[in-house]
Amino acid sequence: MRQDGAPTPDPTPAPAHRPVVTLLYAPADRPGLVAKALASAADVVIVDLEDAVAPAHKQAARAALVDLLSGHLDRRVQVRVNALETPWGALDLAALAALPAQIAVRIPKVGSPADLERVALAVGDRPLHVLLETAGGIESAHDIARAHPRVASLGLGEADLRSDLGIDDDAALAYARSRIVIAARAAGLPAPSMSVYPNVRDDAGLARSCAIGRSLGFLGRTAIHPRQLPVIVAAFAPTEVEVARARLVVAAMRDAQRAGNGTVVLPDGTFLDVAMVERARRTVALAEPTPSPRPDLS
Ligand SMILES: CC(C)(COP(=O)(O)OP(=O)(O)OC[C@H]1O[C@@H](n2cnc3c(N)ncnc32)[C@H](O)[C@@H]1OP(=O)(O)O)[C@@H](O)C(=O)NCCC(=O)NCCSC(=O)C[C@H](O)C(=O)O
Ligand SMILES: [Mg+2]
Repeated sequence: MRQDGAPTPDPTPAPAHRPVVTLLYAPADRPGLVAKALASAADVVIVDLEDAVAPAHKQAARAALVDLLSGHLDRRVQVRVNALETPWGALDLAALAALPAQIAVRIPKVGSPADLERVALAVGDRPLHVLLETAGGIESAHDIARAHPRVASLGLGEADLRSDLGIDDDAALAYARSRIVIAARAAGLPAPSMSVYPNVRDDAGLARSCAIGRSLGFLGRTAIHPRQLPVIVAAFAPTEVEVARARLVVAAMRDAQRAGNGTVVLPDGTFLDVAMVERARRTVALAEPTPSPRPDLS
């Protein structure tokens, strides 16, 4: 309670929406897959113009965007364009102009802040979702994350990074994974989603890989097949015990602050401060039912 009698404002307001946990790719040259992705339970649909579309289909895929996406303004959608260095990148960016403003752009193979700036200039006010998939991109992760105010997320492209570095072993990705997580959080961005898991039949392997990513600070994952979605949701869902504990933490801090205290000690002796409450809030938000869509946050 403040001295004027008004309740103490909560210093860590709850997030306004459920965090993004699942993102499903569908190639823009396969309208059936895009329609199914839009009808799926994925939090975000990524319509791909890049590596899932063969060069011979690039033009048709780009031309199909408006039809594919009309009538889906209730969905969070990103369009992954080709890199500007390719013959298709500039044409893809120009095609975005015909799409509603809340449709975001996913930018592959960003290697430097300058790469990002060039795309940002071409796409108006759209949110920018940045993929780092090269050694240069990983090294510049922090500068790229802060290069433009419309950067909405960082992501790692592990297939391209493996190719760039000539590595197969998952353990060799640990540095890049952690670097992305830290760069994103240091820039005030959400925890990144993991890269795709390439085997669409290996649910157990996907679950194990998600557990590693979760332990490194990732939240959620991009998918290439709808059957991967429930595996990802389960892997990143907090347990009932974690949710109950998080609710207790949030309530304890709220009560402490109403009583004019900035810190509190739980009955089991755990000392709480604001940072711990913020983490508890994120856990509670993950457990809550999906709210109304927020296409502006795509
Ligand atoms: C991988 C696929 C080509 C497999 O397709 P298909 O053989 O048709 O799969 P199934 O027969 O098992 O499909 C079963 C049903 O599910 C639907 N389906 C399949 N995939 C999708 C999807 N992505 N979205 C929506 N619906 C989907 C099928 O239509 C079947 O439906 P039904 O007939 O009604 O039963 C295919 O899954 C695919 O193309 N996936 C997307 C690939 C993609 O976009 N890749 C690009 C992103 S990954 C990347 O780029 C790597 C990254 O950049 C990096 O560097 O790491
Ligand atoms: Mg890639």
